[in-house]
Amino acid sequence: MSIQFTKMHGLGNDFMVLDGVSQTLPETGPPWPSDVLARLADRHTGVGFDQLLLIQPAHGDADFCYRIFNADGTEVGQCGNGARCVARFVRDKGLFDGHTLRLETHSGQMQLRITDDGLISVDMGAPRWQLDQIPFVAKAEADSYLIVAGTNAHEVSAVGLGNPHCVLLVENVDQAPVAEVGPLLSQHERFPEQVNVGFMQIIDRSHIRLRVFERGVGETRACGSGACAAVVCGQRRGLLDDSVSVQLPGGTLQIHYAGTHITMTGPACAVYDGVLPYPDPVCP
Ligand SMILES: N[C@H](CCC[C@H](N)C(=O)O)C(=O)O
Repeated sequence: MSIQFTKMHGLGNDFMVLDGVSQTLPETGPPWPSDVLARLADRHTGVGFDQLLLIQPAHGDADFCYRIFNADGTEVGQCGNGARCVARFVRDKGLFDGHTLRLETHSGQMQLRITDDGLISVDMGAPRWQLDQIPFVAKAEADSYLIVAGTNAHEVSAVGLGNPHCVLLVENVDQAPVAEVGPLLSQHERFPEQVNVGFMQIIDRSHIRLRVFERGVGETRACGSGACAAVVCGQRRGLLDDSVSVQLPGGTLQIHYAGTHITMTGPACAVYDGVLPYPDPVCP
């Protein structure tokens, strides 16, 4: 018995994609215990990835469901770049030939479409501003909040996209204190489930640059839900228009939000197919 996987990425945010639909996965996992997952995610002891995406048969009226595990082994409810890779995967592997793909995750259902130019457009749903929907601890919902982390106070916006995000404005992303401030905010007590931290530089009303320190991973080369979070937070602060190009270290995503659902459009690439040893996916 062996476990087939595909290594994929969306603008350098990389994934190990496991097909639990056309292959029978062993009882012993996936998903594996978080310490095994973390060794598999490690770029020296395992395959190496930011997130593991496990595709399974849908329970409800979706086409598939997919589970998302961060590099530290924690399971989360949303992954925008990952959703695009799942769409590319099921199309390329012949598991789906329809026009609009419905994917179910722990945080709800999303619809995806493969556009004629090979990009993938994802309906990321509506932003959740209510504090308990993020979740975030504050006296009242606001456009921005002051958070003391370390020896500094930071003005952040906070929003839920099925996973928690906070966004702060910086003059220049190249000099943003991602390594210093990212971990402090990501594990701040006012975010009970921790948070993904976006550092946004506004170029003009339809262009931003963004770096993201991801919960359970660290800084990634791109973050799809982070790009969506940055745009809606910028719009809420009156700084951005409906359609915004988000330039991340790994490339550019197009985000559109005009008050109903957020649409994210971008690429998804398969790198190689591989086989995991069985029954232990990594050396014990
Ligand atoms: N890279 C993903 C985000 C993963 C977020 C994950 N780090 C979390 O803990 O929610 C994306 O493209 O949306």
